[in-house]
Amino acid sequence: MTTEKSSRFLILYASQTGNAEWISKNIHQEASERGFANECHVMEELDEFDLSKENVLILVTSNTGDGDPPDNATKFFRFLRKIKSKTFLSHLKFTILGLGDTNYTNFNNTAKRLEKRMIELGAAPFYDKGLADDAMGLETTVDPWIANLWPELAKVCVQKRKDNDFQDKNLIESIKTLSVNGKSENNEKSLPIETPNGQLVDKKMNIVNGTKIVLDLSELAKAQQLTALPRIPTVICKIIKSNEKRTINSSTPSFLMNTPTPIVNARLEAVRCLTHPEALKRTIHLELDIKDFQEKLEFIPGDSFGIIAPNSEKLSLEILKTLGIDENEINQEISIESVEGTELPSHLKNAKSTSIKELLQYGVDLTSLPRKALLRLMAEYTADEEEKKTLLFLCSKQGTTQFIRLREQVPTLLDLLVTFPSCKPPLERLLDVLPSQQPRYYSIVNSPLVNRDLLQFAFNIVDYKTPDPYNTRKYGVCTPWLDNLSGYVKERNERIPLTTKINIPIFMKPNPHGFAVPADISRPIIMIGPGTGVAPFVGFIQHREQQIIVERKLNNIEKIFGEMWLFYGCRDIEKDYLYREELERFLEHGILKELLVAVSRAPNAGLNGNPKYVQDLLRKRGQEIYELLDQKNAIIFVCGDAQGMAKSVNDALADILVDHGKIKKSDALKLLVQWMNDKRYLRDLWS
Ligand SMILES: Cc1cc2nc3c(=O)[nH]c(=O)nc-3n(C[C@H](O)[C@H](O)[C@H](O)COP(=O)(O)O)c2cc1C
Repeated sequence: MTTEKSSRFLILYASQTGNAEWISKNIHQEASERGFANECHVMEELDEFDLSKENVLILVTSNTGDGDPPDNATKFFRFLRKIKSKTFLSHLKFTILGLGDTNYTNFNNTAKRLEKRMIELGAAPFYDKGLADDAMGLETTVDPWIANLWPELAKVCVQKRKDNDFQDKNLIESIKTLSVNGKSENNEKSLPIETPNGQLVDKKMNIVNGTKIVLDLSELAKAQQLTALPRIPTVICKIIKSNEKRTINSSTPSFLMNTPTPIVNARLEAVRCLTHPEALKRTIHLELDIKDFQEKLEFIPGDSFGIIAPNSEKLSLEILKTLGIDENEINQEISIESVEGTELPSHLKNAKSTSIKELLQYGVDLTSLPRKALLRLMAEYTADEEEKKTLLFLCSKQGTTQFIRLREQVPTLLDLLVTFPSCKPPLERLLDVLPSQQPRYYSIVNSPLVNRDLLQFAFNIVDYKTPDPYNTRKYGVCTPWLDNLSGYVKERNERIPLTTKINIPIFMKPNPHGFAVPADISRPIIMIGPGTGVAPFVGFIQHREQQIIVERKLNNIEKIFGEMWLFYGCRDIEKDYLYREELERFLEHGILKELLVAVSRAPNAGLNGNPKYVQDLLRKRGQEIYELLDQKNAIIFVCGDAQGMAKSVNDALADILVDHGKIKKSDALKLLVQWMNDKRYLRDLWS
């Protein structure tokens, strides 16, 4: 009954990199158009809402770290945790949309935890939660979840207009424009990306600096109608020009993403290549001079730091050229404002006194997988009917497979623009949909007990080919930039001091989970870190070595230090064994009790019981690992790839508990979760 319905609802979101923010604001906008009174806030703005006065709540949250809430959810989680009354939210109906990634073991952990807590506090779900997967494309779950939300919402919330009255003009127009029926007036014209047999038919492929996207449009030719198109993104951003020319001479842009700690410009001090020239991946070790910022940049091994890296200048300029933006305009001072009644995306709120070039390099992400909303927006500014149709097809239900194909090719914004050459969206409109540029995080390699003036870190240069049959070369954003700044060193193990003054904008990100050398020195430490995952452990071992030296100086030789075991993995022992000299020295000096190395491309790896990966080594030493865990209260640390390694290591640990602790596998897996909560099994993962 209408009288029992709530007069409005509230949306709360928590977002680390902008997706949940984007989706929430879209729900807010569409709900308003559908006649639902509603407000939308980020969870941390506790002063902006009052749950005791709300009756209907929509929660949207992503994850960071190892299934952790985004930073801007922390206060809200704390708030919910402190509530004692089990009926505190019994007046509230809610639903939840989680944005996660199945590459991580703790898939959508935050949404699951939040749902559990809401129910514990008496709130009742009015619509099943949605758990979207970035690995598959968020839209696959998010779009139908939102489409089905409206009728459920109408049952609990007053809707001032009937849903039938709500007509998505954009959607209807698109269908009209299309009326595809297999025939098109432009049938004669060659499609830029038509690939009937998976081969490119357009010979003019070599467009400078952009790669045409390969697609099969046979489904489009068959389609009668295109359905489930996203709405045309709301007009939000306005570029306000001032006539002043800006000269950008510092490495810190004038506006920046919100960072958890202050940004400083650290000087690039030295570079060292950690891999052989023939290694499959090149790994670089860099050192930053931070002695002028020691107060701001306190750290311990296990912490990481963020680098503010720009998009490639060449890519940014090429995009501006493709959009037809005059070269004289790109360094002019501009500010970004929102059109009346809208709110700027949070990453553009401080974009004042900047320039178009700076905005493209530092403000927006030009290389991450495109959202359907971008394609939908591009379609609106595409003159050529065939290209427009293709863009609409790609974001429709009928184009799902080709949208996945498009994402497999990891297109940049430039690739999209060269694939659809008649598409000329105004830059302002692109700002409405492009995600924010993200800082890149790296684990600190060194212990401050050895050197407080330096910050050392290691990374693989991101340079790869997209899968068959595309085989297009792709580069990362930050690592090629750092590689360029440090002179593309290729010879292994030579520390090269850098004399040119190069500043890198950085900020600290202390590890929030106690991923650090334990205060209790007697606890054994089991470290598992293949590849660059070894980085924080070099710092752990250095730290321990210094602790031992200090204790010896104080003549506390009787102090018992827990054993340190390191499980390391590489492909080829001669080519990519990172920090080999250091690690072998630690072993020789007895700081490391065991240094176990799995060499995955060794001729006998994986044969006759020979280990191939770290998880095989763990199983092989299962009895001893079990004893360390069972009798000596050892702590396990895992660092590296979330996708394959962390899952396999978790499985190996569970098997060890089964084999040596004589418990069931399901109980072993539960015990590992318990250890994670108790912080005796800590992971620092990336995908
Ligand atoms: C560093 C990092 C860690 C992540 N950890 C998890 C995780 O543990 N579980 C999960 O389901 N998703 C995880 N994700 C995936 C995010 O939840 C997903 O990409 C989401 O779309 C991000 O939304 P946002 O932009 O609103 O933060 C992680 C993503 C990143 C970048």
